[in-house]
Amino acid sequence: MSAYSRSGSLMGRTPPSAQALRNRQRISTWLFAICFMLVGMIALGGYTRLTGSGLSIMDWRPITGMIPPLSHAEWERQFALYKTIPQYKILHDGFGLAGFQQIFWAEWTHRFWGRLMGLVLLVPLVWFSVTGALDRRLALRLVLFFVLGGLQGAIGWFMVASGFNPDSTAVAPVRLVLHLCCAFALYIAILWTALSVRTPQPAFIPATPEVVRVHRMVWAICLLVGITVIAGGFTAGTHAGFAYNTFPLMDGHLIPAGYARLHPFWLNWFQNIPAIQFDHRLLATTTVVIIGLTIALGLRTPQLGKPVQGALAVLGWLVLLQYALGITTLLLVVPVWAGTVHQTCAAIVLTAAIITLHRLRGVGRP
Ligand code: HEM
Repeated sequence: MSAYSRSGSLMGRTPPSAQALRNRQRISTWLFAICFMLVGMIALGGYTRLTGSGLSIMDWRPITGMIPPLSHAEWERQFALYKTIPQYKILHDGFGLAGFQQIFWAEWTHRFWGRLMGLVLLVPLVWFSVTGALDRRLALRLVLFFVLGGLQGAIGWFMVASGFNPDSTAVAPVRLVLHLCCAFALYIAILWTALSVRTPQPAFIPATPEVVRVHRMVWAICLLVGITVIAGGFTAGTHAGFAYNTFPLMDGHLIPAGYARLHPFWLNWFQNIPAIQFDHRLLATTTVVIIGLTIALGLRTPQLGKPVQGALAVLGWLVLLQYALGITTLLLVVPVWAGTVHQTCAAIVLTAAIITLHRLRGVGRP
């Protein structure tokens, strides 16, 4: 019996067999484990970026790159390669082999974790398919996730390669944002699939005007969190967190002077540090306010049921924590620990928003 099908006893009206229930449990647990690993990957990515380690491995060998240098000669070869790029001369000149090894291990662990995730996806996928626990549709979807995971590795390399350009000490912000967005998009897709395998039948929620309004607001929250994450990517990518380290004012103004310095105007959102940082603050504040309003409405709407109200409450606490972490990161001028935790917590806030949305699938669906 397959664990995830639109027809048949699992998703239909007849009760699923005990074996089908067991399969559903095993498959969703496996997919949740991958989600957990993905959050770990986002944290490792943040640490790698914030410690300036991302450019330390200068070749792209998807399979053999799993083996780190095993001899002194190989370490020297890798270090000699690194010495040729501008980042070494501008940021790390003279930090020696021990310093190089430190940044190398951060980047190596990030890449190794990605490969490990590929295996954790592929091996059970083959096993569950061969034993008939997975139906074709779900198997194909998971194969697609595997391919997209590989593509994310290639995008990572595309991002890293931009850091080798003359005079550059970091990767191109647009490529960093692309890498971050793809990681979050893949994460959302796997999380949604895991949740749907675990609870294929949404609980019915009557479509009263209040319920419909909350549903729309939760959609808006997911979108807003996503856009705030993108703005966070530009804040990180342009090192905007190292300027204007005060809150709520920026250099004594609510809206920083020089917000619209560049022409055409839209260029400011991607290249102008005061505008980038201000936009991130504004989007984060809007997100908090909308979540607050949704909670206020949601708690007065008993038809939503306890699971949705509970998810909304958790989302509220998490976004407050994330907001506080953002301010801490800014006021302390981006220490590695704060930047890493802030980036990781963004994934956790998004998780809570997606879980809330998933629990609302039954609106108007008896
Ligand atoms: C809903 C709330 C928020 C979300 C979802 C969010 C999300 C993010 C994300 C995902 C990043 C990192 C992107 C990357 O590494 O590529 C980031 C960076 C940053 N955020 Fe936020 N943020 C929020 C609130 C805030 C607030 C309120 C502040 C401060 C006022 C803030 C300040 C920063 C700073 C300074 C960085 C750059 C840190 C670095 O260079 O690593 N954030 N944000």
